Amino acid sequence: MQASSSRSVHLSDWQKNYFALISGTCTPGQKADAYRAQILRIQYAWASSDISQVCATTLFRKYAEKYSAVIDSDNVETGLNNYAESILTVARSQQTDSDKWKSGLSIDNVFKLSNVQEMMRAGKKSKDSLLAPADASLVIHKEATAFDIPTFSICGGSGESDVLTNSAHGADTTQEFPEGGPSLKCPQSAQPPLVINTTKTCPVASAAFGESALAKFHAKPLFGNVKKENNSFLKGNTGLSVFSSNQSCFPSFCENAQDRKAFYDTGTIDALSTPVLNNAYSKTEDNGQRGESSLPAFKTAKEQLWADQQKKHHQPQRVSGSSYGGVKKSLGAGRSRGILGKFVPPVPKQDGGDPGRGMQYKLRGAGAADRAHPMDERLKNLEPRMIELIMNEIMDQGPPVNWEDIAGVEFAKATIKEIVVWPMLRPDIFTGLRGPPKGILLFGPPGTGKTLIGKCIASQAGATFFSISASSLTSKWVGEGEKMVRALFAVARCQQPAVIFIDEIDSLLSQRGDGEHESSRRIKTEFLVQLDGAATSSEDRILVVGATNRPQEIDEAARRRLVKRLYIPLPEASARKQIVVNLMSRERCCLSEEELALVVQHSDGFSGADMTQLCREASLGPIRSLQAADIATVTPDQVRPIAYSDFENALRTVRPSVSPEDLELYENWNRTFGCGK
Ligand SMILES: Nc1ncnc2c1ncn2[C@@H]1O[C@H](COP(=O)(O)OP(=O)(O)OP(=O)(O)O)[C@@H](O)[C@H]1O
Ligand SMILES: [Mg+2]
Repeated sequence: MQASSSRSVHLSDWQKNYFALISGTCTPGQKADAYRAQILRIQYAWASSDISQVCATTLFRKYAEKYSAVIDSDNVETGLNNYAESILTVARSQQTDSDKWKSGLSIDNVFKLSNVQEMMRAGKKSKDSLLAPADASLVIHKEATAFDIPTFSICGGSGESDVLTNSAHGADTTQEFPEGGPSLKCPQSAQPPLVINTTKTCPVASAAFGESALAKFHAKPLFGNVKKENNSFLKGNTGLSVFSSNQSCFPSFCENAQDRKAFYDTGTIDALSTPVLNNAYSKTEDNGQRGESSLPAFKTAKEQLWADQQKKHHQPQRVSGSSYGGVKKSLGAGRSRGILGKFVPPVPKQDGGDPGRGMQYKLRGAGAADRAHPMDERLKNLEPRMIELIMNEIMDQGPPVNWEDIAGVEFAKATIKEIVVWPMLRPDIFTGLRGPPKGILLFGPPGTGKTLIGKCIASQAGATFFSISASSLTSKWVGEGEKMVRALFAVARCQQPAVIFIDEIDSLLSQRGDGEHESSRRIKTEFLVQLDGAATSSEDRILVVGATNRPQEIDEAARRRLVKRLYIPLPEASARKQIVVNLMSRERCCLSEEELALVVQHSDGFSGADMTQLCREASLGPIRSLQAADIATVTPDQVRPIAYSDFENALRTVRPSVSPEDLELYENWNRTFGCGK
């Protein structure tokens, strides 16, 4: 009942907003506000499962584009883009790009540029000044004590600023301006007409910028050490902050159109599927000290390079014990996966705090908490070397994998979502009997996507992900494997929620036998003890996921602890088709629907890995059909598309890697111990 009434509230809000937008009476500022509100609603609706992920993604993309169009348009009637701002940015950047070289563009002469003048003229025509020039110059002159400036946002005197001032967000505009950076306000808040209205005082404005104000511009380092105040300058300087509410889903680094574009283009939309994973806090450096800001500061590639080099040269030696606090890598939970860095999921915090804190807890789990408490009690008795190894090598940072990347295995995917992903996202609902299992085993023939599923869990569950191959536990740290296991679980406990993925788990948990080596027996025992510990402690949110293609070798004690045993079978026809379609979508390929069906038909018994190999082989066909001499000169678009004949040839050389007898074994084991249907 409650859910449906909240849904109808959403719906009516949505509709109201929508009608306001299409009514044609909105100013660009109101439009931007409205689109932004729609975007937030989409997020909330998705987070509270009112709409599906696909629907959320589509709506999000649609409204993000609309929002961007208003923000980026430099048409003074329909958009909000501040042309002068980007010019000023260019001028500022270029001036200090090199010690020796100076750009012809400077703050002083930028207003003289013809296109700036043009904008000024356009603005002048379209808007009437609400502010006498004398007032404007007063404002600018007062920059040294800019906090006296009463609503600096009106210095443009445009209707736009009226809207903003009248809007709920408008009132915040002046608050956005940081201390120490007041003189930066004018270029920020100045919409094009704003500059125009000060045309008469422009020389005055330039002088102000060129002299005292300029000193402050230059206080912002272009690379590297972004000081806190500058960071807040960035915040103040973003065009978006004019409309911002604290729940903005847009990072404040979207300072200009290009940034925003890059931001939308870099898979940020996909981040809807991983809302919890975003790195909402960013590290800035202040004289070597790390500071945190609640917003990620945008860095150019050059700034990043500079910062990296600084780090390399001044990297403090890791000292045992306390070095643990100085985590450098962004770990599993800290991975940045796009847009929703500030997204606040409705997951109540365990200690009853406000809902948004649930995520911060997790995000900070990977690093900030460690800095606050350099050495967790639980890690006290462990070797720092091992802790460091785990943090650096075992915490996974691979590229994100989506559920759609895994073809077929629908049952396993649905089960995993139910017992892993959702409980991690909503621990408040999955309590008591609904509590998630602590151990899962993925078993099946080689090359069917078990490891891929492990990676996908890492990306989707929002947990810190530890990925280790069992053979490295037994061979890499000879004689120390059990210590490693203990350390692994201890670190995971400090980084909850955590998923420990153990590939080839059979080599760790194989049946005890006479010939068994003492050290592997000890590792196995330690592992079972730890797994039991994790299973019996209801507070621990640690999940162990094992993967094996030899399930029959797993010790019965271990089998019992891996309560959910999911069979990952060979892909069915539809899944094989999906793999071919997925892979071929990135290539030039001219398979007809019938030919595709034939490929699928002839690849019966192939694993996912075999299908990938088949496609690789087929993709070489067009190259092989070239004359050897042509290879040196041919351009990529002269290479013919992949055709059915290439698949026919490939099918002659690529064979299924799983025999029917092996398959029989897996299916028997699944019937006996598996948890599938
Ligand atoms: N279901 C699938 N969908 C898409 N690609 C797949 C699938 N299964 C396997 N592949 C492809 O095969 C490759 C190998 O898969 P993966 O390593 O996950 O297999 P595995 O089951 O872990 O094998 P093994 O038991 O030998 O470790 C993947 O990188 C992917 O390219
Ligand atoms: Mg594998």
